Amino acid sequence: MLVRDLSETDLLASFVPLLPAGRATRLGPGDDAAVLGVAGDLVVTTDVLVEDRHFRTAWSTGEDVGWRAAMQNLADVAAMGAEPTGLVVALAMPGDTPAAWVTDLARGLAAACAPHGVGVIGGDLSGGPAICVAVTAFGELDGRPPVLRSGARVGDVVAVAGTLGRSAAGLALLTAHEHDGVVPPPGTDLLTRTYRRPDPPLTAGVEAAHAGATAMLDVSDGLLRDAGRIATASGVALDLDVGALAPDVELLAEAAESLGVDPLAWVLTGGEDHALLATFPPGALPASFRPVGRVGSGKGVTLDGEPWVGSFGWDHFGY
Ligand SMILES: Nc1ncnc2c1ncn2[C@@H]1O[C@H](COP(=O)(O)OP(=O)(O)OP(=O)(O)O)[C@@H](O)[C@H]1O
Ligand SMILES: Cc1ncc(C[n+]2csc(CCOP(=O)(O)O)c2C)c(N)n1
Ligand SMILES: [Mg+2]
Ligand SMILES: [Mg+2]
Ligand SMILES: [Mg+2]
Repeated sequence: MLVRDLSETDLLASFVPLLPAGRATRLGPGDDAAVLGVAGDLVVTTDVLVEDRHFRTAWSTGEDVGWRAAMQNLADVAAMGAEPTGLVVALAMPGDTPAAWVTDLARGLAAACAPHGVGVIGGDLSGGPAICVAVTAFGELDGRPPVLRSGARVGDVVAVAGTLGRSAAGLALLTAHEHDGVVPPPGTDLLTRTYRRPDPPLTAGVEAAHAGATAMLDVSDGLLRDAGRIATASGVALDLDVGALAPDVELLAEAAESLGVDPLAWVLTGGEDHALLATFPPGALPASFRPVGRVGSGKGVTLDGEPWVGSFGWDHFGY
């Protein structure tokens, strides 16, 4: 059965009952808008996933895409030091999309959101030339100030919660398999799984806020590029310690060898694991974070004091 064999109403009837209610939901899907209970300041973010740009249906199930669409947005909420409460999902797709792909998408959204008490409270459906999943997520700060990109101070420690480079490695393995028949080495399922279903450390965002993080973001475009965003916003320089990234690099070594590439490049420039990158005053690191560098005066990002020559990470349009 394809979506063009169903009416919008039929499709919604198959999709909506699969969505989680959420702890802050006052009114879920079914009316012109949803209602979310909000006690204080509301955190809002949106990110879109586009077929063949962010995922391929040959590599990712509807459930994978639903999971990832939710997680990349929940990670942005967490990166503000907030707790996610709800999201809305706008879905456009061609008529020949299998109806089961859409219900799988709902299952993936639910799997990502339900454990965090996050409701999927509404959305929109449209036909379109490719599958496009746009999520808007909401979160609450519970009286805390948001953790911005602009608060890093000279002398702070740069720290990471979560994984780096695994999604990029997984994508490279899937691409090499599809185009060149390269068989992924055993044990690399973890990497393709991170590409399909990133698992960002969502609760570490609030932990970082409580611990006094001075700046934070989620690494979506690559460690160097996103560290550069903190550096620019804060008017400081970030120096990363390559030795501290060795465990991340080591985990990718076998996959990198099978493809003849440098695993450090995945760690430095691969986004989409949605690790949290934050800065803390010395001694303030919570247990979920590990130190990877220092904040200094100046601008830009260096590695052991040296500039990185090579790609800086993902950009949709340019360099
Ligand atoms: N179309 C837009 N209109 C208004 N603001 C935008 C638009 N696109 C991006 N922004 C804003 O620009 C800032 C950076 O956006 P960006 O999407 O790079 O952040 P991100 O979601 O953390 O990264 P990523 O998209 O790689 O996950 C955000 O504050 C975002 O709201
Ligand atoms: C099929 C396929 N090709 C390439 C990529 C790589 N990719 C796409 S967007 C992005 C950065 C974050 O984007 P955004 O800023 O839109 O969240 C990256 C690393 C992928 N995931 N899937
Ligand atoms: Mg974005
Ligand atoms: Mg972000
Ligand atoms: Mg994002």
